[in-house]
Amino acid sequence: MPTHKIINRWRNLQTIHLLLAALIILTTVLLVWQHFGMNTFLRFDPSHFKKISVNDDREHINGKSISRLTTSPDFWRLDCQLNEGYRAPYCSLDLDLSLGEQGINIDNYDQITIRYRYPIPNEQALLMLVNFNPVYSTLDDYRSQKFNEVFLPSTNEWLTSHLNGNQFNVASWWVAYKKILPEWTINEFNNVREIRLATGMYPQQQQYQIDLAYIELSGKWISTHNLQLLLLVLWGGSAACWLIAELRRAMRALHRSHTRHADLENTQRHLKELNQLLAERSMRDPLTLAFNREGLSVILANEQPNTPSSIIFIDIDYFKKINDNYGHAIGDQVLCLLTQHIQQQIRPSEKLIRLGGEEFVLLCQHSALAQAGQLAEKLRLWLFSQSWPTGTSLSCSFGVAERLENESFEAALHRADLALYRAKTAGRNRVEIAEEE
Ligand SMILES: Nc1nc2c(ncn2[C@@H]2O[C@H](COP(=O)(O)OP(=O)(O)OP(=O)(O)O)[C@@H](O)[C@H]2O)c(=O)[nH]1
Repeated sequence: MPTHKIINRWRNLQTIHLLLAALIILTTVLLVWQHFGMNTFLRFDPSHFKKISVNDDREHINGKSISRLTTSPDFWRLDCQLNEGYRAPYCSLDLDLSLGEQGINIDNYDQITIRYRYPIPNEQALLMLVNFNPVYSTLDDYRSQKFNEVFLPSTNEWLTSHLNGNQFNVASWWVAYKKILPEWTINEFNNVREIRLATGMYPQQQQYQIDLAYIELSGKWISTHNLQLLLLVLWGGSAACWLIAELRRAMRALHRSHTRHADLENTQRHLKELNQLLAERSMRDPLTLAFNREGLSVILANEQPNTPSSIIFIDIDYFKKINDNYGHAIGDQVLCLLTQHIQQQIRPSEKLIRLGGEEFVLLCQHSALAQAGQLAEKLRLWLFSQSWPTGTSLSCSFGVAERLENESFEAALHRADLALYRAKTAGRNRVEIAEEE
């Protein structure tokens, strides 16, 4: 594996390790901190809380109980003369937590601590958390709020009691009064507008006293449930980010591999084309671009067997004189022009080959002797009628031979050469047909 890939892989591993280490440290710190710290308190006592009042049943029909509040630096005292009259006589100490409809969300706290004294033997005080919910509560009806209550035992001495939400029940009189659906008869503490400490359920007609030192709500900035959620999101989010990064890396690698593959294919195609071009060039005469002897071998190798074919041997008359009189360069031009003129007159299946010097052979596949002879005559007239760089007309002599059955190309060429020789000796600028030997 190349060094840069090893380094990249090591870097990736390092990133994952760092991420994992950071997550583990963060998780541990948060869990330990949440367990031993992150505490939050809300305390109601005489030195910090002033919105306290006492209440009794005189606001109800026949209510005759009389309550009185005394505030000392260390506690509030409710003195209550409970009198018969209202069907459920009571006195209460009320802590007003409200701001309009808004109260306190006690769900954010884990524990309610109350320090109180209730020196009435065989009696129970009633601690109520009065919750407002616009679904069933209205501001003009105090009893439309939900009363979550718990009974506290009587005590001659100060007693500190720790409570949690599960210990509260919704007051049965409230359920009966509201005639509410069962789903609303469970505890609710998300909007507590008042904490009420009241005389108990079946009070006697006598003097009551309730002392309250404080009520304290305690909990964590982040609850265990919320912390679990937070950690879940943190781990899940990190895993998702890592997966996306890995996916993107894989996509990039795939893209690079595709690009490399396409580049390789391009290079391969280019090389193939170059190869074809070189092969083509090697079959051509560089001056005239007619086929050369190499090209002739390839053409013969690819020839279809048992099909008629003829050879026309073409030789420029008195070419030496052109070179001598007009120079070698003009001679070259004449050779190129001659090739172009012949190419214009032949079919794709007929191949022009320069054997050397001013000697050309036209290989006429699929042509019998008569057709080849006609073609030679046509070419003779055509070339003779063209204009040339010498400013004079140019004549050629032609020897035509048809390849006999099982006759080699060389043998047929030889017969065509003999026919050409006859054309030359007979005065040039003519076509001679080869004789069978
Ligand atoms: N310019 C040029 N001349 C060439 C080339 N190859 C051969 N020759 C010349 O072609 C001439 C051929 O002359 P000869 O074989 O005597 O034939 P000729 O003059 O055409 O006379 P006949 O064939 O008898 O009509 C020679 O002078 C060669 O130098 C070439 O590539 N370019």
